[in-house]
Amino acid sequence: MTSSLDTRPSSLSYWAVIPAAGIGRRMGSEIPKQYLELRGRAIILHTLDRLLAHPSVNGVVVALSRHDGWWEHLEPHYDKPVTRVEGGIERCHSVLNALHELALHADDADWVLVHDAARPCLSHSDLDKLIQTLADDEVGGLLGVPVRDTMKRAEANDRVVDTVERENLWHALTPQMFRLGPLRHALEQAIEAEQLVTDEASAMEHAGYQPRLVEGSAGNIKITRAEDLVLADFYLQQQESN
Ligand SMILES: Nc1ccn([C@@H]2O[C@H](COP(=O)(O)OP(=O)(O)OP(=O)(O)O)[C@@H](O)[C@H]2O)c(=O)n1
Ligand SMILES: C[C@](O)(CO)[C@H](O)COP(=O)(O)O
Repeated sequence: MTSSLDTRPSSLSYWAVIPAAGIGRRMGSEIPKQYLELRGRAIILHTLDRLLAHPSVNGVVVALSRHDGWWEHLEPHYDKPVTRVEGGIERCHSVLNALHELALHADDADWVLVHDAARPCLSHSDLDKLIQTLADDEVGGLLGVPVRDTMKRAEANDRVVDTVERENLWHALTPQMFRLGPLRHALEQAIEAEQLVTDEASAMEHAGYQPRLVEGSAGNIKITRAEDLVLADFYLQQQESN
């Protein structure tokens, strides 16, 4: 099905990690959302296409559910190594499992780009901007989009309790790009502290780092609910026609 990551790179490399072990509960579809098709191709393959198309990315580790019965029917063909690992209960566990696999073959100083399988609309320009901007950064960082709307915090009864200052408030996207060693240790520490972080930057922040935000396109949406499919199809169509 896939080759393993059997080559230790001679120079610093970039590896992709794709957390794809979710069940897509909020999507409410009969199959996990990463296997729904957009423009005739499974969402997860659109995502892999984008990461593996970048010349700096050496290979990818995909974290899949133990119960995943769809991957083997995709038979993706790439000229770069695609390795499968078992995902975990939460996204952070899936990512950490992928990092442990990567650590068998890559250097601690190598860059890792963690990108949601559910974000197929990542543009090449955004991925390249992230890689170029952070290539010499001491910490790493993530794609993000500054908040445009006024933000409210509510109580459980949906009553507003606060208006959140939106100055310097960003939406965190993916890829999130950090060096393998520090990210693996930060995630291990976060999980050990029962901080089940929802993104890699949170783990790095808990470890005392300040990740850098790199502005990306708002079109890099995470397909979460059914209505997101129409928007994602539009963005993919726009990319095809460019
Ligand atoms: N235990 C988990 C949970 C999520 N993910 C992945 O993390 C990404 C972002 O998570 P989300 O959008 O929340 O996906 P799901 O968890 O599948 O969605 P839901 O919360 O609606 O079930 C997705 O590509 C998902 O497959 C994962 O690898 N392992
Ligand atoms: C990583 C992420 O996509 C950044 O916005 C987000 O945190 C994933 O959260 P989810 O609850 O797993 O969708």
